[in-house]
Formats: sequence, structure tokens, C-alpha cells
Amino acid sequence: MLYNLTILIPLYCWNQDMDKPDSERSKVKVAVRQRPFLHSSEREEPCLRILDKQSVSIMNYRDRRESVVYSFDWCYGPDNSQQELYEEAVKPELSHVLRGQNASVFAYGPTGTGKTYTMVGTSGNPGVIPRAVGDLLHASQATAQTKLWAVCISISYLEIYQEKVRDLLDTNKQDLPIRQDRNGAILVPGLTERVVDSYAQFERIFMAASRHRMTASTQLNHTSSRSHSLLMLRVVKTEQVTPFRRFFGKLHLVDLAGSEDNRRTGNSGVRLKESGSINSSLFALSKVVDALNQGFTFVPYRESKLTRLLQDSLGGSAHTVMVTNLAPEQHFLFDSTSALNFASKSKLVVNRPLTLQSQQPVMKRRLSNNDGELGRNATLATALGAENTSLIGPLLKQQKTFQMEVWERLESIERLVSHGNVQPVGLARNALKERNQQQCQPLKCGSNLMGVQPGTAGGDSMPVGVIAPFGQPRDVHPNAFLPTAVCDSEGSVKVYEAVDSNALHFNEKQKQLVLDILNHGNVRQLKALQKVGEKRAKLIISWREEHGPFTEMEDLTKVEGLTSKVVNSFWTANVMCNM
Ligand SMILES: Nc1ncnc2c1ncn2[C@@H]1O[C@H](COP(=O)(O)OP(=O)(O)OP(=O)(O)O)[C@@H](O)[C@H]1O
Repeated sequence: MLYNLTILIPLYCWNQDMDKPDSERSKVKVAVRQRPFLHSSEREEPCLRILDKQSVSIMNYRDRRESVVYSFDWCYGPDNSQQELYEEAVKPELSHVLRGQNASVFAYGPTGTGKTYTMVGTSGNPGVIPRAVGDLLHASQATAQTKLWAVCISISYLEIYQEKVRDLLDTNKQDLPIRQDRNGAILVPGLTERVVDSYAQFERIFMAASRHRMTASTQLNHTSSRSHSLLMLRVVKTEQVTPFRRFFGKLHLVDLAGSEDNRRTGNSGVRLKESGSINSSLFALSKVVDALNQGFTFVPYRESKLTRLLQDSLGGSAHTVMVTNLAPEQHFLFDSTSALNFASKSKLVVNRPLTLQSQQPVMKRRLSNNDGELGRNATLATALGAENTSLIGPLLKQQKTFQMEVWERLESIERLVSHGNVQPVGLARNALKERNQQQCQPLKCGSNLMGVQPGTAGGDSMPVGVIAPFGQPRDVHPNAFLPTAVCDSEGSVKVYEAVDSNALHFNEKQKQLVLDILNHGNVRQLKALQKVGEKRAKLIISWREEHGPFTEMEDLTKVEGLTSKVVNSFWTANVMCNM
């Protein structure tokens, strides 16, 4: 069910638990949640009861006088709140995400048992999604205030409807492919990703996107979800001081469509077709769990889009929590028993979480060696006073624009890489090259232009006066501290040309040129590109003959054998080197 939701989310506190160490293997954790009777008029005996915090008993459907007891990590009854479930079962997972690991929370259960209620909730009782996003945003703001880390959170939102992956943030994308990179990470190339800075912004995007989800009325649920939905939050945490580590974590929040017994849903026509697709993907999910539990080397992840997308969550590298939703009404007995059996075998699945952390970019390492210099520069700049600062102000501004563009380009490449869960080490090296390629233009030293005397800092080309931009958030980026002007011993000032606009155009042109070769080149021309041999050239040609031209850099990942890592180094070699 989807709710018309305006959630005022309180700031959930971020506690110490979030820094507990990980074990190398992590079992899938399972919570069971029983919803209340939906109509107060219902007086029948419930078919199941929560016995205590970890066990639930259900009527034996073969002989209703008997009961069967199951135990799980957590069991919640109708009196337990959304907050209890979130705090105990879900919130601890967020710490993994902030440490560069992946975590998944998914709601499973028969139709009409409260999966969407658990994941989304209502305005008065927000569910897992708003609470988790609120907490992650709160954590990122708190972390940013320390000035030691910057955290960037972005979201993507998709649904699997009748075996098609639909982008809920851009409904023009109706059938997206699912790919796996060399490291086993699952990707959806082309899926929209939006950066969110505040809860209000998230809520706006999420609510609008949720309205695109397929829902319909069935006899068992007035607003039944007809698709599986997956909200992905990508969290990039960047250290602002040496050693400048970067962590790439992902949180997947999944609201599965409910299994349906069509003798009771009254489905026919398109509803029946949807139901068939839902049931068969849930059956595939069950087969995956069976294969994992029996230790088979072959696990049938590819049998459905759902299992392919959840590959990482079941037997993969994520921490996983499954919330199994159940209904107390007796007519749900068979469905509830099946759901409990599935939950029971799911908790045996073991994942092996991985931490995704980038190494210290070279550029930052060099910068950190210059920290003392920076301090001196700042002092000097302050000493120069308003008049001199205004003289170089335009230059600083130009340089900053340039730096931001470089930074954004790097970030976009890094995004491409991190989608593939590849460590984006060394990308910053290109920015360093880029800086080195900036032209120096000699000027005559104006006597008080810099407010410093030539030659006082020693050797011929040694900078004696360096003005650095300061004070803006972007300045944490190392490029922000590059010198803009130096005065040498012979009295000539060299002003680093802050923006080489030709270079920027050249890069765009270079990218276009490479795309042209990819789209029109023959084998020989393709082989002239860096990182392309005979075999790759042929694969590129056969891909474009089948699918049409490449329009974006990422398109190359669709070519067989070209992982995100390969594609990244291809673009780095062919375009970035020339930046
Ligand atoms: N814990 C709960 N407390 C109060 N009401 C609940 C609870 N869980 C579910 N409900 C109510 O039960 C009904 C069905 O819930 P919901 O739509 O979330 O089920 P669902 O499992 O997502 O169904 P479907 O698979 O058909 O989409 C809704 O009216 C919802 O408000």
C-alpha cells in the first residue's frame, strides 16, 4: 500500500553503536512483524501469536489444534511501534553503510500484511525509509560539522514491474538493464541518481516518485503494490584531513510485492498477470535461498530481475535484515506459514560484507605535505589587506570556477567508478596533471602588487608570495590551495592563469572525438584509441551495430567484457590525460 505521506521527521540521535567493528561474515538477520486485525469487528482467534521477543507461534495448518513455534532475531506484535522495530533491527545497519559497506533491509510477506506500512509508514508513524534517511542525513550533517569528514548522500529509486526495471525518478526509463561488474557488484546503468541534502528535499523527491509506483486494488488490499520497489541510498564519506580516505556505502531499502493466492485476491486479467510475475519472482527468491543454504556452487540469481538485484543482499557482500510481515487473520494461515518457512531458511544465509574504501589521492597527499605552507599563505593573504585582495580577487574567482569544474568532473568519474564498486584510486592524479598543464604567464612585477619584496624566499623560481583562496567550503579541495601568483627573485610576477578556457573546451571536444571514433570508427581507427585492442574494437563495433550509437561515457559499460573499471581507465587514458 502507498500512503499519501507528509512526514515530519524528528532528528534521530546517532549513537556510539554505529561504530562497532564488523565480523567478516554476517548472517541475514530476520525480524517478524505481526500486524493488528484490520477491522475491529474481527473477533476470531488469531492464527499466530508473538510469544516473546524472539519467538512466534502459529497454528499448524494441517491440524489447527496444534501450533508450531519459530524463533528469529526479533519478533514484533501489534503493540510494537515502528520506532521499536527501526531502532532495534534497522538502525544498527546504518553504521556499516557509513563505513563503506552495503546494507539491505527488505520487507517480505503475503499481500496486505504491512510491508509498505513497515517500510514507508504514515505521517504519524513513519516507517523504515523515512527514519533511515533522516538518520543518515542527520549523521552526515553532524559529521560535516566536525570538519573532519564530508558526507554526500544520493538516492535512486526503481521498481520491478512485470520483470521490467522502471526508474521511478524518471519514468521515461521503463526497462533498464541490470549488470554486474568484475567485482560482483550489481549495477543498473542509466538509473537516475539525485543528491539529497535535506530531509525536506528527500521527501519531495520520494513522494513524487512513489506516486509512479504501480498499485491497484485487490480483494485482499485496497491499495496493493503491484511491483517490488527498491530505494538505493549511496553514501560517500570523504575524510577532509590526511589520509583523506573515502568510503562508499550503499543502503538498499526494498518493499517487495506480496505473494498472492489468486483464489482469494479475486485477480483476473492484468492483475492476474501481475500476480503471476510477482509470485514467480518470489519463487525464484526462494530457490536462491535454498541453493545458498544447500551450499550449491550455482545459485540461480539470474532467474528473475528481483533475485538479480538482491544478489548482493543474499549470499553477497551486504549486511541484510529481512522483515517478514504477517497477518493474524485465519484466512492468512497458509500464507503466513509459507512466509515463516521462508524467513526461517533465510536466516541461515551468510553474507560476506566488504568495505569499499578509496586510497588517498596523490593530489591530497602532496597537498598535505604543504600544510605548513598553506598556513603561511593564509597569514600572508590576510596581511595584504582589502586593497591587494581586490586586485587579485577576479583571479581567485576565476581559479575557483575552474577548480570547481575540475572537482565536479572528478566526482562524476568517481561516481562512475564507485557504481562499479571499484576503488577510484588515482583519479585525482589526473587533476594534478591538469593543474600542471595550466599555462604560466609572466608579468612585470608591480612594486606593491603582491605586497612582498622579490627574492626574499631564496632560489630563482621559488615562490615568495603566494595568495590562496580561503574560507569557502569548496576550499577543502586541494586545488583550492594552489598558488595563483608568485614573484621571483628577478622581480617578475608569474600569475598562474586560473582558467584555461581552451583546455576545458578541448576536453569536451576530446570526449566528443572519442565518442565519434567509437560510433563511426573501423577496427583500425578504434585500435588507435588507448586501451582498445583488436578484440575490444570488434566488440564495440558489434555492440553499436545492435544497439545504436554510444551517447554517454557510461554506455561503454554495456559492451560485453567492459567492466566499469575498464571503462573508467579507457576514458582516463583517452580523455582525462589530455585535460
Ligand atoms: N503494524 C501495523 N499497524 C497498523 N496498521 C497496519 C500495520 N501493518 C499494516 N497495517 C495496515 O494494513 C493494511 C495493509 O498494509 P500494507 O499495504 O502495508 O500491506 P502490504 O504488505 O504492503 O500489501 P501489498 O503486498 O498488497 O502491497 C494497510 O491498511 C495498513 O495501514
